[in-house]
Amino acid sequence: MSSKVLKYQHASLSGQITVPGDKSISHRAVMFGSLAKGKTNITNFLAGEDCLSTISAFQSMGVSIKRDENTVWIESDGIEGLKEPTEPIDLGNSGTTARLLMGILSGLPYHFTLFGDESLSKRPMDRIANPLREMGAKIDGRNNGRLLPMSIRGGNLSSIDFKPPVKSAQVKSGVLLAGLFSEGFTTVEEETKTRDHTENMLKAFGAEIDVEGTTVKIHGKQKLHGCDIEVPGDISSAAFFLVAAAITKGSSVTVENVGLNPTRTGIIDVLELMGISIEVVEKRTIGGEPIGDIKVASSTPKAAVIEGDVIPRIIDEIPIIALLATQADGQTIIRDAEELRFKETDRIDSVVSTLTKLGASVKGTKDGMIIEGNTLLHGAVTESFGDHRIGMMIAIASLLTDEQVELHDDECIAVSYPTFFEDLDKLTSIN
Ligand SMILES: O=C(O)C1=C[C@@H](OP(=O)(O)O)[C@@H](O)[C@H](O)C1
Ligand SMILES: C=C(OP(=O)(O)O)C(=O)O
Repeated sequence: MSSKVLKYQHASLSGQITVPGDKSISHRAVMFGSLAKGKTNITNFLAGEDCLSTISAFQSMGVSIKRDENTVWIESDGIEGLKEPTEPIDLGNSGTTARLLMGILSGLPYHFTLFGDESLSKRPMDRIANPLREMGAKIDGRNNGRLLPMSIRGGNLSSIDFKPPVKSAQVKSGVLLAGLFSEGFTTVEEETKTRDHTENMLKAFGAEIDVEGTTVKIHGKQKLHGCDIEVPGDISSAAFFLVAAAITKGSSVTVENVGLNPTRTGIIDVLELMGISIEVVEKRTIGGEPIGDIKVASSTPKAAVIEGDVIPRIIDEIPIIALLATQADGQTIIRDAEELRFKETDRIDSVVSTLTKLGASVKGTKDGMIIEGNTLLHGAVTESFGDHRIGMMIAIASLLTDEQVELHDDECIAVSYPTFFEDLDKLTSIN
């Protein structure tokens, strides 16, 4: 396990960067390109470890996928061309690969074994396995069929009308993808709209899919056709630098070509709510997804109550928002975010223990946190707990103290942002 001494003591950030491609969109582009007949070219693909797990899963089913840095070329014979893998499929650390792939594999008349790393092996899979079982897939696994490793025997699915018991785009997407293999129509009715990249991208691949409010309806037995996908910059990665610029003196940062899909832009709403100086310039639409530039400058953050429908729109940004809250002018409360307990770590516990170690005053609640503002952070020996977003939060926290911050297990950052430290060095002018 590698460690890093963070050397950013009170640095300010300035300049422009582009962040790597969106993780959610990169996963889906590989999956749908593999299901589609013909050629799919993906540009600005995120070469993070999670998305590489998705690529190797489809390669193990015989799909031709070639990659050069951030471009991916897929050539597929479509669903009929997929083969039964000879080996178990390694999902690595990726919840998105696990849940969406389970939906796809449930539609195929083969047997699959799936496993993941230590973190993924603890994350709940019953949320997706249960509706897929209802559709006819035979799924079993550890802990009464709830946890990886799991086995799937797919084929002969029937459609369902499903109301997810959790607010999860992964669950919605897994069921919609299984619906693609079923007879008739499958509907997913969400309580709160979650990220809709599956719906948008399936349309780009030629599928008929109806969206009305928070209900999505997919027509079964459709064929997808290969297409070109340009992946927008990942707003969840950009969030680390947007917050970094807001909380360090004399900073001004522009992140260019960021995805601005409204189901993902909760971070912009929260930064505005907390009084951060932010400017968003929308530029164009690529593959049904709006993109633009976001500029943030040093600000005096205001405390806020963050709850309700915004939570699914900031779910991966909450660790860095918690750090922002330690610098606000009062107490910030985050509620309705129990889903944080089911991520790479229990992100309520890992954020609370890490920020506490760094000198902040934070209390975990059942579904969120209470964070005191105006805190002076200090040095500490910290660890990511193998969670990329905790690792990046610690790196940004180290900008706020002159003392030494040591980060153990920094490598996991490559799950979603392999060039994170290069970009941080560029913005702080440390080479
Ligand atoms: O669909 C997706 O691409 C994702 C959905 C979210 O997970 P949940 O669906 O579990 O909320 C998010 O946390 C994850 O990083 C990516
Ligand atoms: C939760 C995350 O990803 P996943 O669920 O795909 O592992 C994340 O990237 O923060």
